Amino acid sequence: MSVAEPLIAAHGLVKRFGDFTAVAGIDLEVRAGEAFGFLGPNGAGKSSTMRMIGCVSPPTGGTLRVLGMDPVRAGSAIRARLGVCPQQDSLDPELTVRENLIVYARYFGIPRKVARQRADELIEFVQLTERADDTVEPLSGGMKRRLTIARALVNEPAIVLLDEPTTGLDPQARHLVWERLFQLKQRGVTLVLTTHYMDEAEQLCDRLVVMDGGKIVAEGSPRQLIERYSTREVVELRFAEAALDTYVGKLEGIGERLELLPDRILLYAADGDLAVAAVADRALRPSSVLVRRSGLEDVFLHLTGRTLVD
Ligand SMILES: Nc1ncnc2c1ncn2[C@@H]1O[C@H](COP(=O)(O)OP(=O)(O)OP(=O)(O)O)[C@@H](O)[C@H]1O
Repeated sequence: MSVAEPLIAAHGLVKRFGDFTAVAGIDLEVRAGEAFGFLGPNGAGKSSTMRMIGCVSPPTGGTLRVLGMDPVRAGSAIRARLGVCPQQDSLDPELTVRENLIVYARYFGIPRKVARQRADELIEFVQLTERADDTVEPLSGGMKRRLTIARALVNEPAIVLLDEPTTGLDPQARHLVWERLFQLKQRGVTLVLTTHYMDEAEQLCDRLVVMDGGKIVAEGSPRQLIERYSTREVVELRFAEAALDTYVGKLEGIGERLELLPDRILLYAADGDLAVAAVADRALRPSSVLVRRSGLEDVFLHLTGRTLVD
């Protein structure tokens, strides 16, 4: 594999389950040292793509190269160099934190002495030193997720695949996971993750693809996507007096674009305060007004007409 070759390259990649197409011909490249994200709602095809990259689900069509190899022919050679953090935790609840790592390391044929040392380093890295000799069962969801991340690092992988690394965690636990992933990124580890959280994608990903219905609908850095598909600011308006849709016509021409959601209207404008002044000039009286910066949620809404998280 040459230095310039991407670590992961997919062209026209397809995954079908019977008549159902979960991944409908996607192209992507992930380069060494990148944190690359798949952002999309449930059912978008993110996990199906990750499973193909992880060599546990063969592609139905197109081409896929991982670390310069073909996942169908060289699955075990690729898997030896991948770290996988699956959506559902698959830790052994009866073993201790340390034992989980050592047993996993042994699958990779790592000598016991090296495995022990690496386990201790990784336990420290994910801040579980105090729980190293406790069984996994009673650990919190966030601790289990951090241990799963540690486990994914046991074989010193070239790429770490993380399927929804913080789904189901409370905000504090999510931040701890983000912190550790950010550190990995700084160490130059290539991260590939799926998420349906925009804040996660914005925090962690250098580059991402937005997926919907098995297709990639946009690709770029979070900043590029926001610049390309949204305005700098957004005004969120709520009205108490009449049905929201009656305001749509009255707001016409303010800002660049408008989205009608069930509970609010979003006005897209370069300058939110100017848009708010224009709303006031038309004698409209919103019950609440919020001016904020555009985010990936706005990108997704623009591209698909839907919100990412219902
Ligand atoms: N083994 C399977 N057999 C049949 N259909 C499947 C199978 N695996 C996934 N699908 C379907 O493929 C579609 C894409 O699923 P996938 O899990 O890839 O989506 P996702 O974007 O990862 O969503 P989630 O966040 O729910 O994991 C879904 O409609 C799902 O029901």
